[in-house]
Amino acid sequence: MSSPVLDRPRPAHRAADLLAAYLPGSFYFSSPRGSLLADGVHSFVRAAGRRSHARAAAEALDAAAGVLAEPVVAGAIGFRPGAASSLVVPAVVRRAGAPEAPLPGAAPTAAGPATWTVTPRPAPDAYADGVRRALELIGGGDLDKVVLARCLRLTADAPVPVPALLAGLVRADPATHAFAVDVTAPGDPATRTLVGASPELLVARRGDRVVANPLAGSRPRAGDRAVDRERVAELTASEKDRDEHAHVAAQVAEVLGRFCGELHVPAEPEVVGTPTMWHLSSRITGRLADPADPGSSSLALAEALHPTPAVCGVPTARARDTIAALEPEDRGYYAGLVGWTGLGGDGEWVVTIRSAEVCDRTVRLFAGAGIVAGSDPEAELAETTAKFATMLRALGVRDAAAAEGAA
Ligand SMILES: C=C(O[C@@H]1C=C(C(=O)O)C=C[C@H]1O)C(=O)O
Repeated sequence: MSSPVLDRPRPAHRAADLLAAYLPGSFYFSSPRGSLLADGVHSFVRAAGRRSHARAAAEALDAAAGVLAEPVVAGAIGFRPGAASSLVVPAVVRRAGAPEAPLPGAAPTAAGPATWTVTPRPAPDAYADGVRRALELIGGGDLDKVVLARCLRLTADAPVPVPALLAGLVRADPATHAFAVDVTAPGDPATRTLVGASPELLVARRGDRVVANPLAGSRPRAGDRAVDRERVAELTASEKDRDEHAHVAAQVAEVLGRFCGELHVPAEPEVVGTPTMWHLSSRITGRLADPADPGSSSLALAEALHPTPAVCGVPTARARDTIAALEPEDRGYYAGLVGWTGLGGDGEWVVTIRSAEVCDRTVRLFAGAGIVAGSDPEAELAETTAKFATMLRALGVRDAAAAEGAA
């Protein structure tokens, strides 16, 4: 007679051990669904020509299947079509459960160097001008929604310790999707790492079950209970934010509907919180019509969903052109996707937001806000400032708004 205890698979590692074992060059990803640490490169995965990343990943996984026990493809894909990607089949993969909440009283430690220079691109006023221009396009009927982002370039007085930065992000919010990916490009003077804590699940797949959790419509978290209660009530009631959110939920549901035999889309968004923000959220769940189809892998679903109107806009092509015309800094990996996919198609991909590219002493980070009819340029600017706080706090950059203003 078999024992139910012995039959149950048990993680071989603790989540905290995987986080502690992370070194630049590794791939780290953790979420409420579990943690994954991958090292070494068995093979590189490149989507040349018109081949999708999902096709290239499926071929690489098939080739690795005879060699590796449980191959995965892990990495990140940039925002633009044809943007840089960094997908590999790692040589070694370790898995564990979800990160645990830190013990109460555990002191938060900032990762960072002491002194920073901060250069905004564009300058905050120019960002607000860009929002005004986007509102003109929306008013002219060319566009329903566009997400405009701005960038901060930071330079520290010492190299940024990426493992401490990653650990700080997980400690600040163990329920986040935390990641660190080697995205070193030719010509980089040192390892370049994409690191972040995304609240936004693009898609996760397990067996025939899929879940996506688009977010859009935001308020900064105040840190004061009464004020936050008001902000949540205001966000829930805001027509402008509900409109911004509806665009995203509708598109995600439409795309997943092509793959699913069953799909559940909540009638109303709910409000979810991160340590820095409140967001309208829709948890969309479904069952795949044909889970054995390689075209339904988690990466294929993620590529079909990308870019959602949470980071691009409606209609997609117009919004993409508007972003290219109005944002002075190429997004790189920001607003792309990061995650992993396995041999049977299971996996998890998140939207690359609340993230930074770190290379030696330099950091490049972005934050964006959804613009729809009725958006206020100054409020959208303030929203991007609030979104920067996730990374700036973890980096130990104090009073970034002042640092930005002084730049
Ligand atoms: C674009 C970002 O966030 C996205 C945009 C949101 C919004 O416009 O309300 C909310 C969550 C994210 O989907 C970002 O954090 O940079």
